[in-house]
Amino acid sequence: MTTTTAVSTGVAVRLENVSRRFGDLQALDGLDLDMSPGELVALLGPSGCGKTTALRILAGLEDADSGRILVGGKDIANVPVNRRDMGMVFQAYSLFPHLTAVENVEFGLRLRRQSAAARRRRARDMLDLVGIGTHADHYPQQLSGGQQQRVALARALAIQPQVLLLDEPLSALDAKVRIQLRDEIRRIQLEVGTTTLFVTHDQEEALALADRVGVMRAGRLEQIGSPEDIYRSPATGFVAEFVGLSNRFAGHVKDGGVEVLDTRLPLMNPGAVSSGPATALVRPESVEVTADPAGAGRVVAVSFLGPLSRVTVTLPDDTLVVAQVSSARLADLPPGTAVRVTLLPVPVVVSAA
Ligand SMILES: Nc1ncnc2c1ncn2[C@@H]1O[C@H](COP(=O)(O)OP(=O)(O)OP(=O)(O)O)[C@@H](O)[C@H]1O
Repeated sequence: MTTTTAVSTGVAVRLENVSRRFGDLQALDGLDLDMSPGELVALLGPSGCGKTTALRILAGLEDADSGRILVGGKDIANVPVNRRDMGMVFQAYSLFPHLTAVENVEFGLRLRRQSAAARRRRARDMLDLVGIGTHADHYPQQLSGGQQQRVALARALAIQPQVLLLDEPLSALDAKVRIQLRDEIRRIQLEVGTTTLFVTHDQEEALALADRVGVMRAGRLEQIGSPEDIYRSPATGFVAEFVGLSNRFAGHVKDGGVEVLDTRLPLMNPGAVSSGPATALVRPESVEVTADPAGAGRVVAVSFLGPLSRVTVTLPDDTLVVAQVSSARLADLPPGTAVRVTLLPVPVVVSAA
């Protein structure tokens, strides 16, 4: 989806060289992260890379061993959780079962000195904002998972937090609701303009939602950038493989390029391998397959995915190559077809073979 961003300049949140160890395990290892006011940053990475720990340290639910956490320029190390002014939504629905939707939202407002009527009004406004105003008097067990997460979001936003923290808030929902709510979260976040950290292991979710995606590996940021940067210009092999699908080809690096399948491709990360054998990571959309009786490849599988589909081809050395093709061309490429495989001369990421 297309989004307009409400990000302004300056730093709203800064994690500076933050480390945290659990026993022998270094969960965070000198993590640095800056977030601009109004920005939505998604932390993306494999299980165990430290995403949740980073979020919990920012929330004050976990202490850092070292490093600094600044919100609005102030070090918040000694500020307890309930005074950090952060709204949180977690994966598991965390609503009170004995309170209605509107009472759940009001609950977070109790600590604020407001009249009961003002609290009720604000809670109802928040439920309207998240599109569930008509369910204000329902109890959690009368609501679907997606509706419960909307209430949790309304509750997190009701206090007008400085920072919104979302930890896998969509992962318990089924695919269709997940996409709907994902788009809604972005709409609402742009509307309220709250600086937001969104933790997920789902790359599509991160790319679709975020102003910037931070890819984490082993307790630090491997790369942070716009969704397009992360996808089109991955800084390392890890990012290229973790975000999106890549073909792995044996190639040879020489004079600042890599030779793959008789094509010379420019390098995205020229420093990674100076010369010699290397693995080149090539996106399916950079692979072209053409039916050709003299071609060395054979189509082995076809996956219809809507307007664009995937065709898997095997080469004589048993390399499997996945290409993205327009679905209109599938009729010419049934399994068994002999094909020629060519690569578009776009920059690729290489790693040592
Ligand atoms: N309280 C704890 N005690 C011991 N180990 C912990 C604790 N919290 C986290 N860890 C470990 O620290 C590492 C980082 O955990 P964290 O939950 O931050 O990862 P994550 O990237 O969010 O992963 P996931 O997507 O699986 O939640 C993991 O190996 C985890 O087992």
